[in-house]
Amino acid sequence: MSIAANLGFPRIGRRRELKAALEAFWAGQSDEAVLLARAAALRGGHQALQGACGIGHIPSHDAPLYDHVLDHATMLGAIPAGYGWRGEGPVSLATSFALARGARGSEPERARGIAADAPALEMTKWFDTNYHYLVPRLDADTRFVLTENRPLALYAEALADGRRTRPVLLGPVTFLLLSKTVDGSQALALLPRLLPVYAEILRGLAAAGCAWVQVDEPVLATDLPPGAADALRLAWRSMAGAAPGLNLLLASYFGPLGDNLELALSLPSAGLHLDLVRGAADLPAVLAAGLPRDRWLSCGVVDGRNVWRTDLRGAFRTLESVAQARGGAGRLMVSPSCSLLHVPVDVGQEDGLDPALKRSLAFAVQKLAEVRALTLGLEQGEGAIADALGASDAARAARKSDSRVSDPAVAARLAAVAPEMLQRGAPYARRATAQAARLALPVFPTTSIGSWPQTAEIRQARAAHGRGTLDDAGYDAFLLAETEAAIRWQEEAGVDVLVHGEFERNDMVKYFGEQLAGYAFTRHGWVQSYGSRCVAPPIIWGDVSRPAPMTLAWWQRAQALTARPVKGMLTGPVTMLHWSFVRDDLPRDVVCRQIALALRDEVAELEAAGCAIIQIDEPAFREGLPLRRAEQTNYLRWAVECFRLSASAVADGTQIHTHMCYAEFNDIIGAIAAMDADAISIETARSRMELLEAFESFDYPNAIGPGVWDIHSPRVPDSAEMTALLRRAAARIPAERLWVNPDCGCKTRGWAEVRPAMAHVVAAARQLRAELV
Ligand SMILES: CN1c2c(nc(N)[nH]c2=O)NC[C@@H]1CNc1ccc(C(=O)N[C@@H](CCC(=O)N[C@@H](CCC(=O)N[C@@H](CCC(=O)O)C(=O)O)C(=O)O)C(=O)O)cc1
Ligand SMILES: N[C@@H](CCS)C(=O)O
Ligand SMILES: [Zn+2]
Repeated sequence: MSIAANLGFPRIGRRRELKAALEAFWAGQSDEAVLLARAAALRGGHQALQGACGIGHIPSHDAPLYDHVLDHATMLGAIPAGYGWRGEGPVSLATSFALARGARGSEPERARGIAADAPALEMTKWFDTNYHYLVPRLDADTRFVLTENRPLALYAEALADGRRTRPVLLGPVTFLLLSKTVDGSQALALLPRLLPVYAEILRGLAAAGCAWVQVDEPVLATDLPPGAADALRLAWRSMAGAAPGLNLLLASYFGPLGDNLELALSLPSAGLHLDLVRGAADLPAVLAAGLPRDRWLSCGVVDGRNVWRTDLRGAFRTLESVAQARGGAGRLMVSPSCSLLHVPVDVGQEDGLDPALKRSLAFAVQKLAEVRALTLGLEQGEGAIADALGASDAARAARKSDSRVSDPAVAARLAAVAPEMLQRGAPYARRATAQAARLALPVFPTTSIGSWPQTAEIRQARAAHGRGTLDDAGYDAFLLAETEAAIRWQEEAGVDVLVHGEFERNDMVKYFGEQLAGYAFTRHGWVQSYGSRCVAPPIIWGDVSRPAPMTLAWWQRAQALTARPVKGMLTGPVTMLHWSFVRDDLPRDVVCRQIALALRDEVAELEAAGCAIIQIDEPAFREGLPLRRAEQTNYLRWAVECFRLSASAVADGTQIHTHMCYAEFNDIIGAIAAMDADAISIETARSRMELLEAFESFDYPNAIGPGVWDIHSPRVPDSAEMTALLRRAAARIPAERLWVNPDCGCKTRGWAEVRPAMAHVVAAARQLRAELV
């Protein structure tokens, strides 16, 4: 028998229902009971939908309110002091949301004993995706306790609805490796304390009649740190022994198991899930190793990370080869390569897409239909799915022959890229002299990262413009008024290098995608980024070029309002690539070079218009780093080249900035230096400048703006706190190469926070200037 299975469904809802429910609750417009009921209805609906798609193994415990890693931390009692949890029993929503978002000092929080200044847990990228998880905070004394068997409760909830689901658990070793210890102790050393809690969860599920549990250990797709292999052996022996009747599916994804394959095969699981899209290289070895017939093999042949329709015939051939090697289709599961969290819900609701493109796409619902068709083919033979295979072939052929996909002019430009196009005219020191003469900035110059608050008013105006109820002139006048007010306010606040505020942008990637040829965008293609925040990645489906200037007019209008320099503001090629759904018929580096050439033209035009400082944001530069060290050098080489291709057309006296947030810099500091931006602003406030260590020990040669204000929190630090951070920075980096700025853009903050915080940023810079003389 073969089974159609899913590893996880998008949680946010086809119309972002979960976002609406959460934000209404946080705004005090609904209560806990309403929030929980809306979330339950949504996950029930999603499970019913998966059932209707023909999925046999439907996941449960895959739809957290905020984040699945946070849910595991609270379920396992890994909750730091100060968040109002008393050491036993279920964890309140107030505690969970304080961990997720930081305490607000609200009445319900005070009533539960949550400290008014309890900060949010650190947030970081989930492997190489644009999804952010909350980092559990542990120390050598952490004791785990099962606060509530939530997988069991959710299994029972679905059962009451007539569905037998497959609960999903984050594996104990991956959980520990994703956590952070605050005392420098080894998280893996906590495993013996953690395993009894996992055993309790599994026993509870077995007693309830649950047949399968999916245990995710995606660390198996990475270079394992010392001790991890032994930890995995210990953990899986313990889990398999805890509830012998329960089938555990070991799931890894996002890349091949590679040198961890033997280890994965040796772990005692009833089944093994393989990502056969990114990890197709594993397949021959798995088949040669002869996974015992009594174990299930879950074949992740449908891409859970991209939106293209599956080459159904190719996937079917792969499945047939697996079935043949195993002597039949028995004990095979067909599934997406990973959770569908990373794709939108349903392409069916996209009414604005080009019809030919739409036929080439598959979002979550369509992907599950593909899984179902492939399973049917395995069960009943190719003839049973002839129509589906034919439709897939036709869609592929149509995409291949679509004359709009290839642009010979783009190919010709790319072929003509010469090494000198990747090189600034003079080395940094000479450029710095020319720029100092041109800009005449004070020491410790102040600036911001680009965006000012995207208020409800701005989003509403944009929505009204989209609906046609606000005409072009009205929308334009509104944006200009916002920009002018922001310029006046920055002048009054005493900021040295101004930004126009990015009011006209819906998103830093989508905004550019909408203006570039080769890109398409969706109406409802939302993907969760963190908590209730979503992004709608544009889709790169053809060769990319720039039909017209993209940012020039807004920069010109802003600069015309002030004598101070206004930064040009662009999203860099590497980030444009990573935060888009990328075509799968060209290598990613080629697509990135196309984007870089388009941006190069924009940079040149900004410069020609008199722009003296151009910022090219690359917050996703680190995120794109391959999970395996062996592949990183090649990625960093072309990523650096693409940035330089976009940035190098300017004269020595024009200053190029870049910006990165959410980054661990240690392993990419050489590449950051090779990007050769004149200045880089980075997120350092949360780590209290610890992240500067990489720049100091590398002797980073160019200028740096270490963030002095953590814009991810509503808390406004006073200027003394920022001054203290700046002093720490000045102890590491020479004063003449330091800028003063927040951690990142302020689009998610309100003006009530931004105005005082920026005043404190300016005051801190002035204090440091005074201390210098
Ligand atoms: C810097 N970050 C970004 C990442 N990825 C990106 N692609 N972009 C980023 O900026 N990854 C890492 C981080 C993640 N951080 C964030 C921060 C904030 C958000 C966020 O606020 N997202 C918004 C949606 C943003 C957007 O596209 N807005 C559009 C559409 C607004 C909208 O929802 N309109 C409604 C109608 C509204 C009305 O009628 O009033 C609709 O279309 O239905 C816009 O402004 O026009 C969010 O809402 O979650 C994301 C990642
Ligand atoms: N310029 C962008 C960068 C965000 S990473 C902003 O300020 O929002
Ligand atoms: Zn940023």
